[in-house]
Amino acid sequence: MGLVEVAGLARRWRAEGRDYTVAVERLTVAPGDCIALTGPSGVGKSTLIDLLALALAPDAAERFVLRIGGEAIDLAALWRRGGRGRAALAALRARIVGYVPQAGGLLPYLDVEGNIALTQRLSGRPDRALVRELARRLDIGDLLARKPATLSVGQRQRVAIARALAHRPLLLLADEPTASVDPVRAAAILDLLIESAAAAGAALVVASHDLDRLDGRIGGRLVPTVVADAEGTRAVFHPC
Ligand SMILES: Nc1ncnc2c1ncn2[C@@H]1O[C@H](COP(=O)(O)OP(=O)(O)OP(=O)(O)O)[C@@H](O)[C@H]1O
Repeated sequence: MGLVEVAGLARRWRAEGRDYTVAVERLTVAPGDCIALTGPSGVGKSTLIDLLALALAPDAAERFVLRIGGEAIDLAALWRRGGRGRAALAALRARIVGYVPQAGGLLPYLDVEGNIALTQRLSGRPDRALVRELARRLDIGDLLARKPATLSVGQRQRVAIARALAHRPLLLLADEPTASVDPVRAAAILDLLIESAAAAGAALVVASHDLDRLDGRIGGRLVPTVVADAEGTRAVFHPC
């Protein structure tokens, strides 16, 4: 049984009079899974990660279910419900999802420690020792009092990774988490993501161009098939 079960999930973008649709026909993400999302730039990896992160409303969702604590939560119905549904989705996102966005997304007015602890605050699970442990493992332990503006892009990305792990999420989503770091750090970051997800029994979905580094350490891959016609372009992700 899956943590997240998806069928017919799609998001449509419209630009310059043409539709671009990102879709998944069928996907089950089970606890402990480690899935790589691959494909060329612009194909739809971030869109799919945002859909799974409950951060982006789908245009279609035949089935979009989250199973936690013996309960099946109908995410598609929550998206359809409007304001109250969105509030419930935000609460679920805070509790369940750890998200490493492509651009870091740190809050500029919080120091590194405050940024890492943010997911713990939002989910009501403070754990200062874990904040410090993650910072140590990501080699940002001496930056805890600094503001994001004073950090390098790679350092910011490591803070974003610590923040995504700090509340022990069940679903860990990472969008190009190694894009701004050197090869040694890239390997360490992927190790940390994979180990942390495994230790927590969480599922990990990671979008990456860095397949060489991921190969052998992932349980499955999602790749897109792209079809274009007069109406627009459709990128459908499927397991391979
Ligand atoms: N807000 C938006 N408005 C219009 N089109 C968008 C929007 N966001 C994304 N798109 C389009 O959707 C497609 C998928 O974008 P997405 O960012 O998901 O791709 P990606 O695979 O993550 O790319 P990259 O690897 O470069 O980050 C792109 O063609 C993009 O132009």
